[in-house]
Amino acid sequence: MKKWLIATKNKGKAKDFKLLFEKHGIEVISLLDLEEPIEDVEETGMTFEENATLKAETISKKLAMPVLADDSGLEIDFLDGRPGVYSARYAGEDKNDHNNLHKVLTEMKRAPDEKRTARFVCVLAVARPGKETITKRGICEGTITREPIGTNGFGYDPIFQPNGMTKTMAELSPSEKNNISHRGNALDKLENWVKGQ
Ligand SMILES: O=P(O)(O)OP(=O)(O)OP(=O)(O)OC[C@H]1O[C@@H](n2cnc3c(O)ncnc32)[C@H](O)[C@@H]1O
Ligand SMILES: [Mg+2]
Repeated sequence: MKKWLIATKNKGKAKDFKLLFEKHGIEVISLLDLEEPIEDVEETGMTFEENATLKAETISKKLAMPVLADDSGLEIDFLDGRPGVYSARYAGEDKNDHNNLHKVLTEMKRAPDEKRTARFVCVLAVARPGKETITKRGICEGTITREPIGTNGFGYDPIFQPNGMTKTMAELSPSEKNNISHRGNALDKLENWVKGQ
């Protein structure tokens, strides 16, 4: 079976990718599966594209192999697009999902129902030694709930209700999430490239 390295240390993302790549007959490993620990890549970019490229190219150069990276986050209109590229560390450097989503809920307390629109964004970058890096962006539109609901998924899933659904992302099964998610959507746009692998 073909194997792809995903330059992430996020267990939730790694799980999403495992399932997403299964149907292409590709096995996925993440930085968490490597024997030699790899230093975190500093995410100094101002955009998801910059950060995804930074992660993919740094790890690809280090290991001299093709690498896919994911930079993603939640953009909330009422908060002028925050937490955006700062989604992982919104409530502090320890990247705590629970604290992050509660910070968002507190900031959204005064937001009326019609002003709770938001979107998940995912940018995938494929870096290969000696070749130009490819990036693709996927989005999933929805609204922010008033309390966390559901236990599946990770990050902000319990407070995000995708448009056209009565459930939060954390109430969906892993494959239901992948069918509509920003990550699934970004990977669809890479499909032709994936098929050529
Ligand atoms: O950089 P890597 O190692 O991949 O892991 P990370 O968690 O730091 O990942 P990002 O820098 O891309 O930050 C993305 C954050 O956005 C949130 N997020 C991204 N995709 C999500 C999803 O599918 N469901 C819920 N939250 C998500 C979640 O809090 C992530 O920590
Ligand atoms: Mg990160």
